[in-house]
Formats: sequence, structure tokens, C-alpha cells
Amino acid sequence: MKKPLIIALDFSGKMEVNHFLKNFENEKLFLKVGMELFYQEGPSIVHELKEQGHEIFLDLKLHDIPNTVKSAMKRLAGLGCDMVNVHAAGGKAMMEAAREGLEAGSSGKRPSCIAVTQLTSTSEQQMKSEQLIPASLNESVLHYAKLAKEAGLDGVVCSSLEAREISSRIGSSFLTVTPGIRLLSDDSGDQKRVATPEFARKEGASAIVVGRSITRAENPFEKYIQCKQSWEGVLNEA
Ligand SMILES: O=C(O)c1cc(=O)[nH]c(=O)n1[C@@H]1O[C@H](COP(=O)(O)O)[C@@H](O)[C@H]1O
Repeated sequence: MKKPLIIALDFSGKMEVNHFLKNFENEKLFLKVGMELFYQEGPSIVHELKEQGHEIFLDLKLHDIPNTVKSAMKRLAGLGCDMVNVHAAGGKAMMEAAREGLEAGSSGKRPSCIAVTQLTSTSEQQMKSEQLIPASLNESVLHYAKLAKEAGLDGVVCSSLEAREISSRIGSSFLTVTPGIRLLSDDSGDQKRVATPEFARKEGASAIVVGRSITRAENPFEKYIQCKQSWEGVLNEA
């Protein structure tokens, strides 16, 4: 996988998506379809975006017993998306079941499967007080990344702040997909572990996920180019 900038299509339906994508005529994009859009439109949204030539990360963050996740992944594998995810907190057996389901449901190459470690909207303080995890946030993220690797997954979702350590401990071919991306002038909103595209690049992240910074921008294409240049190292800290 080259190092993509993945745009999070956090929209309520197809009409909004089509309106947004008019800004990107002739661009082949890497798009993330999340819960809101998928629950509204169903599998057809994945088929339509694939037909337009885009790559798709289907972000449904599965987290259930292994048998249920395996069966669900068999179905998702048939949609033709390029990447899917689970919550690492579901455990190693669940992650193994996710991979097995994808393998069983794919006719060719299975989609990449990555595990969400600690959500980028979680702070260390919150993790300790709400999840009662006594370790540091970095240790928790790294532990989940190791479990995901042992389960045969392809990588993790983490913040840019943890990407370097994960790559150095687990290997650079293990994907670190990093949301919580903002340019310096952007509002971080509900995100707690936030960084610029340039920072993510310097920390060796495999991909960045950018939502509201682009989707809610006055000029989404201009903002996309700005983020892309910062991510690819064409621009200094934006
Ligand atoms: O799995 C994800 O994509 C994800 C994991 C995570 O830890 N944090 C996170 O923000 N995301 C997703 O990444 C996107 C970030 O959106 P913005 O904060 O608007 O850039 C959203 O669609 C989230 O659902």
C-alpha cells in the first residue's frame, strides 16, 4: 500500500456524498465509509464508490464474540472493499476470527484488516478512570498492536503519537493508520490525540485519515491539497 490520505466520508447519505465528490472530479481517492453512511445506504454505497474507481476503507469497527465477527466479516469480504477494521479490545480470538472470516469470504485477495487500539478521542486520564487500565496509554496501544499482529492482522488504527514506536517494535510493514489529523488552524473537536499530517509523516505513519478538516472546509479541494502536501512533505507545517 502506498501512503494514502484517506478521506472520512462522515455524511448522512448518498446525496451529500455526491455533492462533496463533485469537488474532486477526475481524482481517484481513498475514501472511508463509516457507520453513519453505511447504515443509511447499505452495501450499494461501497459498490458505487468502487465503480467510480476509489479505494474504500469500510470502517464499521466490529466488536463482538468471535463467531459473530467471523460471519459478519465473510459478508463484508464480498463487498469488494479494500480495508476493514475491528476493535482490538474484542480480543485476540476475535481478531483471528475476523481474519478467518475475511479469508473465507474473499474470492481473490482479502481486504486489509486493522484493529482500533485506543480511539483517538480517548485521553490517558479517561482510559485510566473509565476503562480502569493501569498502564500508560502508549503501553495499552502497543499491547493491542502486538495482539493484532499475533492474530495475523495487517495493522492498527492509532494516533500519530504512537505510530513510530509501533513500527519500531512490530515492523514497518505493519500498518499504522492514523486519524485525529488536523492542520494547526483547525478545531480539534472531540479528538484528544491530535497531530498535523506533517507530524504523522515524520513519525512514519502508513496512512492518515482526515474527516471534518476537509469535509467541513469552505473549499474542500483546496483543503485536501493542503493536507496532502503536508502529508507528502511538499509543504512545511501547515
Ligand atoms: O477507525 C477509525 O477510522 C477511527 C478510529 C479512531 O481512533 N479515531 C477516529 O477518529 N476514527 C475515525 O476517523 C475519522 C476522523 O474524523 P475527523 O475527526 O473528522 O477527522 C472519523 O470517521 C472516525 O470515526
